[in-house]
Parts: sequence; structure tokens; C-alpha cells
Amino acid sequence: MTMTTNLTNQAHPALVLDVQDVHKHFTLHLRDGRTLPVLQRVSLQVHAGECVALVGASGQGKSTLMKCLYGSYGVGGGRMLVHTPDGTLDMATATPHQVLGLRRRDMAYVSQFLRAVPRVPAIDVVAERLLQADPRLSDVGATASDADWAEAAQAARARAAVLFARLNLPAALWELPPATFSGGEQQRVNIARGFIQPARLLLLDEPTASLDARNRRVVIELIEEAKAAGTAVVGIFHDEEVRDAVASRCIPMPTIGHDSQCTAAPATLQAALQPETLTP
Ligand SMILES: Nc1ncnc2c1ncn2[C@@H]1O[C@H](COP(=O)(O)OP(=O)(O)OP(=O)(O)O)[C@@H](O)[C@H]1O
Repeated sequence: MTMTTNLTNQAHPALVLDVQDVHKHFTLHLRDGRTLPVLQRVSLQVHAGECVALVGASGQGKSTLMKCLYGSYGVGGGRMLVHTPDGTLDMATATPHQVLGLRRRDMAYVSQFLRAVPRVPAIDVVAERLLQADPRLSDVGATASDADWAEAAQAARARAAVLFARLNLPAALWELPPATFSGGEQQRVNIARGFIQPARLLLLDEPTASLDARNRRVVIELIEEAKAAGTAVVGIFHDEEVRDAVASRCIPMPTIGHDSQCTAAPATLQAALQPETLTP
């Protein structure tokens, strides 16, 4: 299917993510195969330009849902449709090849922890994301020359440097591998990698957990810029100040085993809650 909806149409923003009745349980193989239900009847929609915050108590499956949306975890049932100009992909049934293709250009994920390849400088960890997304370099049949690669790499490193400067990452660290960086420094590398390539769908799992107030404000700005550019954002923000600043809507995670109950959201969020978007 080909999408014809204009992302920049503010009156009718395009549907980007359509999660329908997703279920998931973990099988605990070291515990006699016991099953642990984690997600039950999760449904939500996210449109271009909005940020939907997942809320719920610790252990309710928010991070698990993020990993399912990103294609790292499989699901037991339901659909997770991601609409792009090239068509629609159901992450519940997508092949690894399709998942990698979507991640390359249309979907970004900022996880709580940086998993960088050892010995790669921080600036290249971030710049690489742009190179992967460049069709001249990465598409099947691409015929980029060494000079094209060098030019693209230089431009990507320059863009990474701009983001690092915005995120107040000391320049002395840019050429060092991030394995020994502090938690907050690693998180800023992760954020720069997540934001450097404009994405249609951006998944943020606690992006400000290790940051000071100044850098939290930068992340709020980056999220607002992404929304303005038409990115659909799904986020987990335990920091209520950040959540209140960026969330267009909050969606409570369904409570396992309670068919029609939603977990109560913090008082500051009650007004923003729209339970009708959830199928408990
Ligand atoms: N790989 C796994 N194998 C088995 N159980 C898991 C796995 N990952 C998560 N769980 C369990 O699934 C449940 C949901 O975990 P998850 O991390 O998604 O919760 P959360 O809502 O994001 O919590 P928090 O707000 O504390 O980060 C927890 O009970 C957790 O122990």
C-alpha cells in the first residue's frame, strides 16, 4: 500500500503507528517454562507531529512494548502497523530484513542504555547512523565511490558535532569510544544518534533519566523540533516535568488481568489522559 497523506498537513496529520490488540508474554525457560504475561490488549495510535507518553507503574511493560515496536521482541498476537510513504509494515510479522530496512531510515530508538561497538569514537557512533540512512551509500546496487564516502562521512561527522555541542558533550570526548563515559555522557551520545536522522517514528525510553537540568531542556527542544518536523514520537518519561513539556497525550498501560481497568496516571496527567485511545 502506498501512503498519499501529506505529513505536514496539520489539520489531518498522517497516522504513523497503529497498534492493535497486542499481547505478549515471556516464557521463563529456567523456571520450568512458566509464562509471565506482560502485555495484554494494547492498542494505540500515534500521528505525525504528536508525542504519546506511555504511563504506568514500574514493571507494567512500557519498555517491553518499546522493544516490540522496534522489532527487538516478538509478540504473541496483535498488529503493530507502521505507515511510511513506501507502504505499511506490520512489526508483529515483519522479517528481520524488513525490520532493518525500516530502522535504517524511518524508525529511531533511544534506549536507556548505549550499546556501542567497542573502540569506535563517539562521533562516529552518531555519524554512522546518517551514513546507514543515505541511499547513495547503503541501498542495494549503490555505486558510491571512495570520494563519495569520504565526503558523506565528513558531512555526517559535522552534523554529529553540532548535536554534541548542543548537548554540551565536552569536545575532548568526541573522538573517544563511549564505553568509559559517564551515564549522562553515554545517554547524550545515544540521544544524538537517535535524533541525527529525521525519523517518521521515534521511540524514546527514558531519554533524560541520567541528564542534568540543562541537558534535559536540550532534549525537550529536540523532541519539540522533531514533532514540528512531522515525526511521531512514543516515549516513556518518568520525569514528569519532561513529560508535561513534550507529551501531546498520555496513554496508561493496561493492567494485566484486569480487563477494563487502566492504571491511574499521576495527578498532573489526569487532564491529558485519553483512555479512549486504549483498548484495555
Ligand atoms: N527478557 C525478559 N525476560 C523475562 N521477563 C522480562 C524480560 N524483560 C522484561 N521482563 C519482565 O516484564 C515485566 C515488564 O518489564 P518492563 O521493563 O517492560 O517494565 P516497565 O514498565 O518498562 O518498567 P520500569 O518503569 O521499571 O522501567 C517485568 O516484570 C520484567 O521483569
